[in-house]
Amino acid sequence: MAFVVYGAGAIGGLLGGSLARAGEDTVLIARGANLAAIRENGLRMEIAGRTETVRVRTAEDPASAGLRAGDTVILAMKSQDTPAAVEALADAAPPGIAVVCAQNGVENERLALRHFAEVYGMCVLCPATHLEPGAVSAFTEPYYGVFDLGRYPHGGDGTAERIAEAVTASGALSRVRPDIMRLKYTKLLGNLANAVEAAFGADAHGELDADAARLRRLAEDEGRAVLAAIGVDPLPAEEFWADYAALTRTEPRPDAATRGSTWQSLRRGAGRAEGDYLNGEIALLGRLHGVPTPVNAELQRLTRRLARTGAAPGSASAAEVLARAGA
Ligand SMILES: NC(=O)C1=CN([C@@H]2O[C@H](COP(=O)(O)OP(=O)(O)OC[C@H]3O[C@@H](n4cnc5c(N)ncnc54)[C@H](OP(=O)(O)O)[C@@H]3O)[C@@H](O)[C@H]2O)C=CC1
Ligand SMILES: CC(C)(CO)C(=O)C(=O)O
Repeated sequence: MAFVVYGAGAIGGLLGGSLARAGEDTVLIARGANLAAIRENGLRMEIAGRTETVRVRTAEDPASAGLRAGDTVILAMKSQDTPAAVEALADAAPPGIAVVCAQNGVENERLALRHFAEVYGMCVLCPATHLEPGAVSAFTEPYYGVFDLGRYPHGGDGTAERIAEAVTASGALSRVRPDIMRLKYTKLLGNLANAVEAAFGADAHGELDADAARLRRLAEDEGRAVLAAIGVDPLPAEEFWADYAALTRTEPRPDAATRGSTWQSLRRGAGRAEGDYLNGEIALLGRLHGVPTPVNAELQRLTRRLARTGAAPGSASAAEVLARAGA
């Protein structure tokens, strides 16, 4: 079984580089300046302050990745890029590949399942950055991340066990969790704050100002109301994050101002960000099930606008968003 890691940013770069370093047959699908830098110089990985350069095979799309039946493709692009990526994969892949969604949100698995029978959700607990081509960083020890997975929509199987073993042998921790989507819905509640820290900034300790903290709370409250309406019972937040905190120590980031994945999209001027699949997931489910979600709808709109206009992270006003949401 070969691993094809599709999307070579913070999460895909770390997973692909670490699997290759551990001796797994691995191909990274990358694009643009990132692909050029990895091909020219290798992938620079900094994990908890230690830097190394890993040579890893690359491809510019699924058609040139040499995919074979039995391979595992790990989706590691942001969710807004999944529809196009999965279509390109469907056009190129032989039958019998496994597709793992190493992504936040809960929509990627559905998008993959439309084309592939064997789909796995992966809950990614791995604070990581990718701010320049060819370079990725992670900040935790002894594992560079925790990547539990399970078959979608639920269950475990031998393929999941083999993937978990390989990811664990690469320096992370990965366990098979038959209830993987419960974990991913629980994580989604935390990721509603991605838009908040990206739009309004945080101090050197990651603390939000009072208006931004209120938006974060309101967004999470709406998220909980929506999950109750669809019959999803998230894990208690303290239990979920305490389990993770007990497994890893977080080293300070070299640049203390660096934040989460949506912040990084704005910082890189990526033009698009993941809000439609984080706050936008709550807005969508709220509309389907009659639950008001004005705060998440505003955060979704704001994230789109900031990304589209190339605005700097931290440049929006939380008071204005509270007012627009009527909160
Ligand atoms: N970073 C973090 O700390 C964490 C991230 N996550 C989640 O993990 C997922 C990945 O996030 P992250 O690694 O931060 O994202 P990044 O933006 O760092 O990396 C995604 C990479 O995928 C590339 N990509 C997108 N579409 C394609 C395509 N069709 N072909 C080739 N490459 C493609 C992007 O290229 P380009 O730049 O050209 O668009 C980019 O290099 C997200 O769902 C995120 O929410 C979860 C936990 C922590
Ligand atoms: C939990 C957090 C914020 C870690 O960086 C994350 O999931 C992300 O950046 O998307």
